[in-house]
Amino acid sequence: MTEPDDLHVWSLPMRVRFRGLTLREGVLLRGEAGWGEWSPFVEYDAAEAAAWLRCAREAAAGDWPAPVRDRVPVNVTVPAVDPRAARALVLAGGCTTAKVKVAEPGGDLDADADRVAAVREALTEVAGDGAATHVRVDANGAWDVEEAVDALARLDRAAGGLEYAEQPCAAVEDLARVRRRTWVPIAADESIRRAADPYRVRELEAADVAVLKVQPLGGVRACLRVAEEIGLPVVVSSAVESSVGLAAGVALAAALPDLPHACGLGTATLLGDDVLDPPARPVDGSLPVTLLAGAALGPEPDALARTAAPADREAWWRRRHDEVAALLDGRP
Ligand SMILES: O=C(O)CCC(=O)c1ccccc1C(=O)O
Ligand SMILES: [Mg+2]
Repeated sequence: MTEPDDLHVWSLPMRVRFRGLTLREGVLLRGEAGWGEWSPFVEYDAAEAAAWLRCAREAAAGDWPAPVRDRVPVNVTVPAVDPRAARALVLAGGCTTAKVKVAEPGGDLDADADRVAAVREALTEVAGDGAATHVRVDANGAWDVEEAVDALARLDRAAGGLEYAEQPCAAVEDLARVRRRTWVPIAADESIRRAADPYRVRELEAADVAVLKVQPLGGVRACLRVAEEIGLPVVVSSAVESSVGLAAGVALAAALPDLPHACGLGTATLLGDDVLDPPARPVDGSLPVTLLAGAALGPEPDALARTAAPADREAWWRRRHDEVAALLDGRP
């Protein structure tokens, strides 16, 4: 059983609705070397949440590989908002790469195209004369093959060229089909982090880029193995963690031998508050690897108090933690 002081249940408001969420909750665990984050989405079952717990324990044990770079370039994440709000997010972020959510329930392709066009325009302003900007989109598996081929042609035009499209269809076989029918490069996310076999992506040549999220894949070292095996350029992305959780993603991105694309680790900006002060917010489009030290130290007392979840949610997370920990440790 974890001692009460070694576990902090946090609850943070989202500044912008994302993935249908207006509130994000999670747990910080304290171990030998510092703090680690466990924040599986509330609807995930114990088996799926167990991989996320391995990631938190690895962080708390201080078991991370040495960084090979000082900074990690990140994208600004643009939820399914109107063009004006999208523009404001991009201008505030200072990033020259943006990831735009598309194909959300209730949305339509016209609105997606307008958002993508507004994002490119704003990125060009951020970058200044002649500097490169990149627009990527994420459909979270919403399209079938025909819809994806048509939508990507349209969005590619609206963007003035897409860097890549993340998970246009749900099934890995469909990703492979779309990839053969579009010039837009394809990235696999759910086909890796929620798949029984992540290497189907490689076998089917279904993607050009592998999106890796540290919590669902069981930690930094597990991700390094996937990166090596899958044979694709990697983009490390967040699960909208607090800054302690984002640090695990930064640890992976900092340790990868090659990092040709910006990572999806700029999401602290989507939260209304954070457990670390200062939070892991990008400056000039990147996160410094020095933030790993602050994440290991964990929250200050006032941040612990400010971010603490209400009593009923704290009790819920503690029960969930005990259940998942028992599963992971093979206890009844
Ligand atoms: O990659 C990013 O820019 C932010 C992270 C992100 O999009 C995300 C966050 C939580 C859950 C799913 C996803 C996703 O990539 O689909
Ligand atoms: Mg994604």
